[in-house]
Amino acid sequence: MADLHLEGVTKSYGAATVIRGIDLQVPFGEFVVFVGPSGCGKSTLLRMIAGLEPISGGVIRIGGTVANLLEPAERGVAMVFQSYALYPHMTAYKNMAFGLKIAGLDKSEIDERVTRAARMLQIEELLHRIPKDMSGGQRQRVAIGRSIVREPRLFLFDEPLSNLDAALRVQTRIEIARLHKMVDATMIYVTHDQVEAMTLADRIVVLNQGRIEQVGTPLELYRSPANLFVASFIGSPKINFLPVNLECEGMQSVACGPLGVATPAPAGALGPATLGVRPENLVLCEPEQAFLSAQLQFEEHLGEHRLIYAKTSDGIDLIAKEPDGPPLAEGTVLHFRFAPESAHFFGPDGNRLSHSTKGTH
Ligand SMILES: Nc1ncnc2c1ncn2[C@@H]1O[C@H](COP(=O)(O)OP(=O)(O)OP(=O)(O)O)[C@@H](O)[C@H]1O
Repeated sequence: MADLHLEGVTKSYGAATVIRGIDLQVPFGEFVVFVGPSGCGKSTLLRMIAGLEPISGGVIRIGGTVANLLEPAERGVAMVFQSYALYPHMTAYKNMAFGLKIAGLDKSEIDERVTRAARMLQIEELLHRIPKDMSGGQRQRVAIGRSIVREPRLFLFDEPLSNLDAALRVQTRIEIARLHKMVDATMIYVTHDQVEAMTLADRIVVLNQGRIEQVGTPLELYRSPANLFVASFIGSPKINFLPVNLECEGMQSVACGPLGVATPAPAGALGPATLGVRPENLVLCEPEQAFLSAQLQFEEHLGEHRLIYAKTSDGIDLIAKEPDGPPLAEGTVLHFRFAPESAHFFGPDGNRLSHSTKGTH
């Protein structure tokens, strides 16, 4: 049985429906990340699971129990927010112990839990400090510690790293991944950050306008996006899209490029379609091998690789990620190819066309 089970969950604020029928099953111990554009409903969904926001319709089950009407404290969940909201006058130890004291646990049990959580998060040396004497990352770890000591079965994280600087984000992200391996709990995590989603998630849920677009492992979403929305949302820099016409060549469907070179398309698919190629799959080549050409607009040199921004004669903007090299002359016409198996095809309805050579659907 799923540890967290959402069935037809909806939310409306007055006439505005912001969550439109979410079905999701999360087995115990899984790390699930919600991603989606601003305003798609990630936080609202998380707050409904936490019990901080009443649901308008559907069923939420936590550990097999219908939680719709349970108070937050009765759900066995702990929520970690982006603003850590520690008590400023209490030491880290007291901040972590406070909830347990209120719950009436005895002193030795409290001490054991706080010490164990502090060890897990490597904040033992901070336990006597008050929040103003800690860095942002340290405060966030204390806030996470405060939720660990309650030993919840379900952790809910709402962009917990977004107030931290880049280096601390990486460090705290690794802490959270380690924590997930150590504690026996399900984790639901909301983020805007692609790297966090790709590295932390067992499965990613892509939300758009209150609906689920796709649920899958990070690699499933990257390799087989279900539609144009997921293809453009997952992957950075963004995937390139080209309008193509799928034609029949012998027994096969092919997409003919603007230079007359054809690439295999999903069997049986004909007519207008969108071809998607990720920047890392677009390769500079000689003109005679090229599927398309485009004029260089500018380059970004990042040391290990460079990003090439170019525009086709039809005005389509392309991004290619190439190994770094000497700067190219501005306005150069560049020629690109890609491996047939790296191409994604989408039909006029925006949904993925299954590719016979990749066996995806
Ligand atoms: N109390 C409220 N009253 C009315 N509308 C609300 C309320 N809270 C949220 N909304 C609306 O619900 C939608 C979803 O908001 P939510 O905060 O869940 O999005 P989000 O995906 O978490 O966004 P972000 O990534 O910007 O944090 C938005 O359109 C928002 O304006």
